[in-house]
Amino acid sequence: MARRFTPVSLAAAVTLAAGLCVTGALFLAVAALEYGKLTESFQQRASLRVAAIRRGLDDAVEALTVANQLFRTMPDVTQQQFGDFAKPLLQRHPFIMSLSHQHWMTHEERLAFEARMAPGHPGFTVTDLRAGRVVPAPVRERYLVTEMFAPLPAHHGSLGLDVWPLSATPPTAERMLHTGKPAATPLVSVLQPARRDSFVLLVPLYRPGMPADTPQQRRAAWIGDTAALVRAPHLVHTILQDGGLLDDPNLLLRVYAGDDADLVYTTGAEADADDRRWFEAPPWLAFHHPQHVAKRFDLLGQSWQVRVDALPRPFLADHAGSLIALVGGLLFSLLAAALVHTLEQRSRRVQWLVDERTADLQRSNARLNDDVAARKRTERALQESEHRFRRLLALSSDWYWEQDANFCFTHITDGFFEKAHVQRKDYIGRTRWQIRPDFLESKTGREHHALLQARLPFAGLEHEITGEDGLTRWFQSTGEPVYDAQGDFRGYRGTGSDITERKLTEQRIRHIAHHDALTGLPNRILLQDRLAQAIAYANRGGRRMWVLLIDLDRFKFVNDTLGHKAGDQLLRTIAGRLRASVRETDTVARLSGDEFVAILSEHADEALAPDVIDRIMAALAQPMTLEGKEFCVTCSIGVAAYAADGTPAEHLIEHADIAMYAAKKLGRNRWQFYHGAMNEETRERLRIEGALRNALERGEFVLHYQPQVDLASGHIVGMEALLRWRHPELGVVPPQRFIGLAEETGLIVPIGAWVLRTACAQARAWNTMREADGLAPLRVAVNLSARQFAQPDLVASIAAVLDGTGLPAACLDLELTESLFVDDVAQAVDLLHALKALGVALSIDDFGTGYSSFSYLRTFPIDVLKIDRSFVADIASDADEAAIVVSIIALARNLKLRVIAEGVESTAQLDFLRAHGCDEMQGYHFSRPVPAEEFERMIRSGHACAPEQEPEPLPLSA
Ligand SMILES: Nc1nc2c(ncn2[C@@H]2O[C@H](COP(=O)(O)O[C@H]3[C@@H](O)[C@H](n4cnc5c(=O)[nH]c(N)nc54)O[C@@H]3COP(=O)(O)O)[C@@H](O)[C@H]2O)c(=O)[nH]1
Repeated sequence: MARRFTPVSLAAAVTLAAGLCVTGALFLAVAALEYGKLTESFQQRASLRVAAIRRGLDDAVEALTVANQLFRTMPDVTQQQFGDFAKPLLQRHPFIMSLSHQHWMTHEERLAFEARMAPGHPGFTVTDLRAGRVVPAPVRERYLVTEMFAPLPAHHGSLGLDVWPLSATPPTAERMLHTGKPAATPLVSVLQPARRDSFVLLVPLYRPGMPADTPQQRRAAWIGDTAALVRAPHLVHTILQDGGLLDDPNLLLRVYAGDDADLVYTTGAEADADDRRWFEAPPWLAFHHPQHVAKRFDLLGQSWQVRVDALPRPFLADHAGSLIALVGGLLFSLLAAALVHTLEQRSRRVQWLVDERTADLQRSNARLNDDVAARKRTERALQESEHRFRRLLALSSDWYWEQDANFCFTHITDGFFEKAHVQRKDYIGRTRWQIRPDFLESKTGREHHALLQARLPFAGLEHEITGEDGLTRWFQSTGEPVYDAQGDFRGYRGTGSDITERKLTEQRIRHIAHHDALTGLPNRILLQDRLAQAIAYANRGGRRMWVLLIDLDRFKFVNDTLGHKAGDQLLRTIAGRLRASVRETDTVARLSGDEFVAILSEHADEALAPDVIDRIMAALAQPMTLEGKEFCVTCSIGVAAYAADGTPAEHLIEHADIAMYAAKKLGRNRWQFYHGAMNEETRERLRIEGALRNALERGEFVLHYQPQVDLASGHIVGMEALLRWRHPELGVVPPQRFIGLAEETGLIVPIGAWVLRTACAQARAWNTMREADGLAPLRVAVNLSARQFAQPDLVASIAAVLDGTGLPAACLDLELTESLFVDDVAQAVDLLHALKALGVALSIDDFGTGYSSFSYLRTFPIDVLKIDRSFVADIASDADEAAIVVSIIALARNLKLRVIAEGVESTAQLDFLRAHGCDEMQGYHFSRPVPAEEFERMIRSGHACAPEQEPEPLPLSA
């Protein structure tokens, strides 16, 4: 939790605010007291000064009144008397500049006065003041003339001055007479013309004995007055000075007089105290408290005003108490707030620490609770998992096992013992290799042991166990190492499952993959394996072993004659007899078709092999019943002896095969050991095969044509196209040596196509030629091999050749052997019909040597039967052969087929055939197969070439 403190706590702020409030209140209270005291003091001092001024003015009037008494009490006062009387008055009241006596006189009295003054003042005359200059007064009805004046020497020129013309005099006199009291003039200028700061006080004088109670009486009785010239500033200053009231620097005293309120006196330099006001604020709050006292009063008919203002003072002078209270209060408030803040902060820090600790404790507690809850969940999950695991184990076919650090089983679930039919006590506390001592002898066991030593997991460990019920079962284990919390190895744990079913299935699959489905014998794959084992065994013991390649003689005939089912039965019977003819340790395998291989090993006695072989041949030669008929099957056997004839292991079967061919060549139903010379033939065969692959594109093939002659007319009616291979090194290779090879390799398909195209083109050319000569067209017979017959585009390709060469379909005769039909009769029928639909003729070649089922002759759209030359050869000498030929001719007649005999070499044969109604013949008697040019010459001349014209085919080894 973040530790946060506010800059100023609330309590401190409240304390500060309270302190400031109290301080403010205290400050205001003290300031109010100070203000009250100041106000009172000011009022006192101001009033004192105003009263002093009023009293001084009254004193001035009193002094004048005293002077006026002199004239009332003495009938004839002289100037000397007046001077003497005035002198102490003037000394006592220095603000009175002069005292004078003025007489209200008529002109006669002026004259009398002038006369009276003349002795002491020659040329004395009553005067006026005009423009500040004293001039003789003109004659007037009345004069108010200054008769006496004090102090005399200083104001001697004032005697005789008529003051009545002065503007202030008449109204003042009138007021005086009206009120019957002394009167004062407005302010006048005396010393300085521009400054009106003086006034004159007048006290009336009445004629003695006359009443003066009313204004009329007083005007009637008025004879003059006593006047005092007073200088107002002087007057006021004297009054204040005498009263000791000039030493207060904080007061501004100003005195105004007259209707115009002329300032006649001021104590300060400031002209206006109001200018000192610093700011507009409550007077008690301001540093300066602007106070004034103004008193207006009347002095002998003139208005006077005295104004006293308090001058500004330093704040401290009057507010030290409030200021101390303010500063003290502020300091106290701040200190109190700081103290409260400090206490608050400390309290908060303590609270924060407490909260922190509390939160830590709560978090720890929560974590603890979480941990406990998580642990409980984990335990529950574990229990559930354990339960599920046990349920799964119970439900599944698998089991669980554990081993300790020494790989001894410590725990195996029940499933294992139920499956394996073994006892728990035989497993718990023991290792795998203690249970099965031979475990570590196997490669699998050693690899497993190495994995355990390396503490590595393992998977798919397969092992077999023979249970107490005597059955052997297969199991599979998967495991991983177990470590404790400290990382120490504790053993292994894992699961196991019964894989017996899978193993059996695999065995079955392997068996199928390695065995021939028809006979159950090992197939070519397993044969190789067994052969390797036998070779290894022979190598280990320095023993001999023999490989027999067994080929059935004339199996094709049986198969073609009786069909596949019979053929299969025959092969199964042969397989059983072979198996029974050898020892258990020997191997008998089916290589292909009617070829079998036997491996005879572990025969210590070398001489034993021929016995075994003879036994095999004898067993196979036993009659067997197929399709209700009894058959005898012979075989030809080739034998390769390992470590005897120098055959390398990988060529054993090949050499046995060569030897088997050799046996066949020797006349079948015999066996032959392989020897080195046989290998040469095989190599030659391979050489031819290699050359055959290039022969077509190198143009090494040519066609020879053998005429087919109509026996009735003796004319050539057709020819059979026969393939010849002119090899640059081997010379002319006979078809017997390469047609079979071309069949095996599939090369017969392109070669056959070339033959068909060439033969058709040639026939078309000859027929064109013959047509020009008015001769009948010739038919060309072309042999079709089994591979060609199986080509899906056979019909289309023949049609294309006919179309391409322009040969009419009726001129093409396709020669087929019976073996082509036996595999799939229905398909063969369809195909023959399709070919027939093209318009070509179909011949059965070598008729009588194969299946020779007369029934198919009805089904198949056959046109010609060609009697095999093996029957023709002996017709003249062998009654049986002759009977067969006669039967074939009769059959053809019945089926309305053309019949042609091949291999006719003699006139006797020719005669026999002609005598029995054979349609056509082909044979050396008429012509051997010849090149095209020769054949062309033959058909042009109508003569056949001599039988010796065609050289005999060269032997392969040539
Ligand atoms: N699929 C193909 N097979 C072909 C082709 N060319 C030939 N062959 C087949 O090769 C076999 C051997 O043929 P060949 O050596 O040409 O022998 C033929 C004749 O020379 C021979 N013959 C003819 N008259 C006589 C005779 O009076 N005596 C005697 N000993 N032999 C004679 O017979 C062979 C013709 O036989 P066939 O075809 O059955 O009519 C052979 O089987 C050819 O079929 C080919 O292009 N394609």
